Amino acid sequence: MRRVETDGGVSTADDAESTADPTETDSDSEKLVDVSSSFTVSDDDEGRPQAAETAIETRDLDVYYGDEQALQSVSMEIPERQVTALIGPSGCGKSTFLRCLNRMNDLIDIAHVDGEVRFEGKNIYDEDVDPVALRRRIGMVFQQPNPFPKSIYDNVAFGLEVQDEEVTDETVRRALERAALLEEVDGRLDESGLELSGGQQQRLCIARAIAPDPDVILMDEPASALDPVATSKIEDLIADLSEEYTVIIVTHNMQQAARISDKTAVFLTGGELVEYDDTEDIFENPEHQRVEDYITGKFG
Ligand SMILES: Nc1ncnc2c1ncn2[C@@H]1O[C@H](COP(=O)(O)OP(=O)(O)OP(=O)(O)O)[C@@H](O)[C@H]1O
Repeated sequence: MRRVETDGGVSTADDAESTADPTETDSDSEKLVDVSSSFTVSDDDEGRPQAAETAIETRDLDVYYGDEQALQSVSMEIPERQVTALIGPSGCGKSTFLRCLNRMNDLIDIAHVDGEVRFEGKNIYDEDVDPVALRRRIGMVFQQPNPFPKSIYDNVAFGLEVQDEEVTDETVRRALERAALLEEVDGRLDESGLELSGGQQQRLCIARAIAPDPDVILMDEPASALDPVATSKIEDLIADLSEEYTVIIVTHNMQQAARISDKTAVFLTGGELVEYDDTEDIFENPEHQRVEDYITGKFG
């Protein structure tokens, strides 16, 4: 059984769009979650795996930028500790949806969200939810690797510091190890993060994001700026991470979605979630003609 701690957390690993402002207090963090909640994934009496618990559920989610509607009544249940891919043509609302899940859209003045995003039995858009505390539990990794101009060690330490968590060599090394980077950088943790390759930089950003041990990691096209070898390493890493974390990933790359995800959500133009199912079913036997057309490259 995995007990969900109320003070676990994550940085968004993005200074420009920082969701983990160190100047904001965490005094409201206990308001964020139902402390009695816990998630269990177990076998039933006959040893069959039970369906995964839901990590995040959206209900009738609408998003507007000014008068423009970017998401239309999106309802979906995202399973815990699996990889869920969000795919669809450019401008269909994938990133908008992802940003709703840890209230990053709050940072966009003209964005307006209706509906609910439920995390641990609570609507994260309720007035008493502290978005900074929320983002400690639901972290984010962005398209462009964005390490700070600091040492490898300090980049990871930052992920802990902004969450008011203790920085120790052990926690930093553990995060680097979980991000499959430690072996490559051991012995030179005092070197600049900017001197790493693109793929290593992205794994450093992932280490920074997971250092405070979040529950959910949101990834917005994390490999799109990387070469095939680096992409493959990130894909392997995502598979490993999903044993411990719920991973939700936006990708333009359908083969990537097919390779790494358990569930796939297909958004089509206008911010409509057209189909959401097991990845195998989406790619091999989609219900909707529009989805089949998209998957087979007839449009998008
Ligand atoms: N900050 C913003 N201000 C105004 N409109 C926005 C903003 N961000 C997104 N939009 C609009 O919302 C719609 C959905 O955009 P979004 O970026 O979520 O789509 P996407 O599927 O992630 O696209 P892409 O694959 O090209 O990144 C688009 O019409 C886009 O122009």
